[in-house]
Amino acid sequence: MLLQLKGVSKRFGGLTAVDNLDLEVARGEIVGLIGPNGAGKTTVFNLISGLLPPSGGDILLSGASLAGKKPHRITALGVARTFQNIRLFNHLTALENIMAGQYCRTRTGAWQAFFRTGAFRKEEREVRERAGELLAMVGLAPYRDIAAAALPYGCQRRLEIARALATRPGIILLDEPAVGLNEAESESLQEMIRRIRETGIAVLIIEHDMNLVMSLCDRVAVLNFGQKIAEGTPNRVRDDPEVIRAYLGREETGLA
Ligand SMILES: Nc1ncnc2c1ncn2[C@@H]1O[C@H](COP(=O)(O)OP(=O)(O)OP(=O)(O)O)[C@@H](O)[C@H]1O
Repeated sequence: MLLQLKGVSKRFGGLTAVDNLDLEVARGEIVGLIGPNGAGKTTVFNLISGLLPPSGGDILLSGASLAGKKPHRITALGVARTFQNIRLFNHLTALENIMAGQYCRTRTGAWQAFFRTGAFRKEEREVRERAGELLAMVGLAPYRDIAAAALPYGCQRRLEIARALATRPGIILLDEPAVGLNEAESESLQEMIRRIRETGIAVLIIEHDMNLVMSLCDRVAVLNFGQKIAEGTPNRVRDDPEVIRAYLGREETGLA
């Protein structure tokens, strides 16, 4: 198994945001993590990517525990992520943003860069080439030299994913990638995520757009108040009475 969460919990003071969660993602699988607002989904991402330490349980990547590892180390081990609110280097071009994503994989150090050694120049060429390939993969080749801040919103979302892919992950965590996209943009995002999976990368995706979840995910896990209340194929989960209750119950109380 590529990613395993075993009895993972996260408490913030008296609040249990994630409660004894078991979750697995296999290589090349697309898994949806859904649930009402405040269910604990983003906290799960923060735990996997090392931004928060779990209060209990363990997270394993290819069988090895990630406990106590810093976020940059977890990225280097093969876990990439995007954020709900886009976090790009605004003044860098699209290409440069992706190049920046690759630095956790480069071999030459700061001194070699300073003296512009042959090894450094060769590596920089490779980084640039690979960044160009990733830009093409997410359909942004025409925007190569445009500053990130000047890109249309939908393109910024794609660029963020491309930058995450630049770290050469085994798994990518996407936090609401379709937020703010129109229908056509959301369609092409789905195609892009399928292409990512075809390269063997696993995808764990938080998404409120149920059409996207239904058509894209192999499997869906549903969180409610930090607990996993259902898991299975999209169709099975959609028809699960407890899932329906979780969503509708919150709607009635104005929490959804
Ligand atoms: N750093 C923190 N300190 C204290 N409480 C937090 C922290 N992060 C999250 N929480 C709380 O934990 C709970 C779960 O939040 P989380 O953001 O993980 O939910 P979510 O399912 O991602 O929601 P949404 O769909 O709105 O993004 C919420 O009650 C939230 O207020």
